[in-house]
Amino acid sequence: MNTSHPDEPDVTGQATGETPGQTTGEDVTAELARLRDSIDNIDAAVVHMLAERFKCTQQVGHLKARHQLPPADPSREARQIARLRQLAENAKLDPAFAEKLLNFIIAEVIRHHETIAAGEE
Ligand SMILES: C=C(O[C@@H]1C=C(C(=O)O)C=C[C@H]1O)C(=O)O
Repeated sequence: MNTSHPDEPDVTGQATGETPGQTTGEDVTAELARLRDSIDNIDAAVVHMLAERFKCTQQVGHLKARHQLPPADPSREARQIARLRQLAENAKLDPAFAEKLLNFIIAEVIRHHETIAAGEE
């Protein structure tokens, strides 16, 4: 009897007569399509979350410009990186990757803040 989860490929081969680990071409195509659907949904969520984050940071940029505060705040960044690294570890995500990603996003935010401070936006 195939006791695997219905969403998982048949790894026993008992139902199909294949060797363990094998799936039919149709199974692979369906499984790939299912996983890619999930990836597409996650990518859409990431884009929407980033858009919301940038809406907030744009407001911070205008607030800073109005009050002559510097675009970057390295001590805040250090706290965020420490926090994100911990979150990544808990989630079994590479903390170095999480740090690189946050630094990449923050660099773009600082660029926006510099533009706002220069009165160009
Ligand atoms: C958004 C800010 O400005 C900059 C951008 C940050 C970010 O994108 O998280 C954090 C610190 C600042 O260097 C802030 O000061 O909160």
